[in-house]
Amino acid sequence: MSSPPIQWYPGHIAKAEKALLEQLKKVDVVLEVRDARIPLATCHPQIQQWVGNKERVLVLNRVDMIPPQAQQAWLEWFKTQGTFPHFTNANQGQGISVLAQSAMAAGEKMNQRRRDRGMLPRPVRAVVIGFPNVGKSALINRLLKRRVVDSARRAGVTRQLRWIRISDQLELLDAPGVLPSRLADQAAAIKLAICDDIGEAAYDNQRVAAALVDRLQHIQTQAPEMLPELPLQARYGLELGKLTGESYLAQLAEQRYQGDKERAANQLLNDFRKGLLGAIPLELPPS
Ligand SMILES: Nc1nc2c(ncn2[C@@H]2O[C@H](COP(=O)(O)OP(=O)(O)OP(=O)(O)O)[C@@H](O)[C@H]2O)c(=O)[nH]1
Repeated sequence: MSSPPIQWYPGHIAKAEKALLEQLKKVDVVLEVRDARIPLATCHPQIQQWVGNKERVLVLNRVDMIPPQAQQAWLEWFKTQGTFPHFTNANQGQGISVLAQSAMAAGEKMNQRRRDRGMLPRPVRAVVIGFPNVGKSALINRLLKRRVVDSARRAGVTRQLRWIRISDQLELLDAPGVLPSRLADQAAAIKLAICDDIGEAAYDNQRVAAALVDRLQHIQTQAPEMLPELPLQARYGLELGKLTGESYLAQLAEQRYQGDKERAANQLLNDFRKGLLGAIPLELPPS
């Protein structure tokens, strides 16, 4: 039997979980950031348990990387689940002021509870959490309207935790919390790998690139209106047709890279991750 597509380096997960729980202990409000291309795969199965009864504000970032009709479909689906998702583009700043207001309102709720218990109100403390690379640092910088966190900085650099004031009622931890890997779910892990939201993990690029093409094939069949027209034709001159991911990759390698499937895989993944194939959702709301 072949090995599972995604494997993690031992030790990292326990460390990430410990660091996250330390941060969560210090806050009242949690801004949970997911990748709008994969809102389900970027949900950690233990999040509910970790957040407990703190206020949670849901953010679907990278909204520029999905089409408006997918955004609408997710908005409606999340509402049926009793959650209001905030759609943001942390690069350009869209959706940030509404998000800041929601975070403050969540803080206000928390202070109301304090007053009800006869306690004095105090600035409410919040943290931004999410999987690697979903845009947490970019979002913090936007919320604070200045650059306090290095976007795409090197992971693993430990620093003193600092609180930064967003308003009289709300303070934000300047370092985001990183969710540990989703171990048990390989299907989710492959989507995280496709989107590069997986942090340090070992995987086979060709398998992950083939899985990307298989996802496109699946969405093309289920909901073609959610994809750009002929998403691969425009860039590679080779359309998806009815090809499986594996055979698409082999043909692309043959046509453009002298049969080098690794190069074809890297090209596909890089193009997708940079948005060069267009706005493409890899998940759609369950029906
Ligand atoms: N297109 C697009 N790119 C974004 C968006 N938000 C962040 N990015 C880019 O995505 C990359 C990762 O963003 P970061 O803010 O470093 O993500 P992070 O979650 O803090 O990443 P880690 O430090 O790895 O945990 C950067 O190159 C950002 O410029 C967005 O809304 N749209």
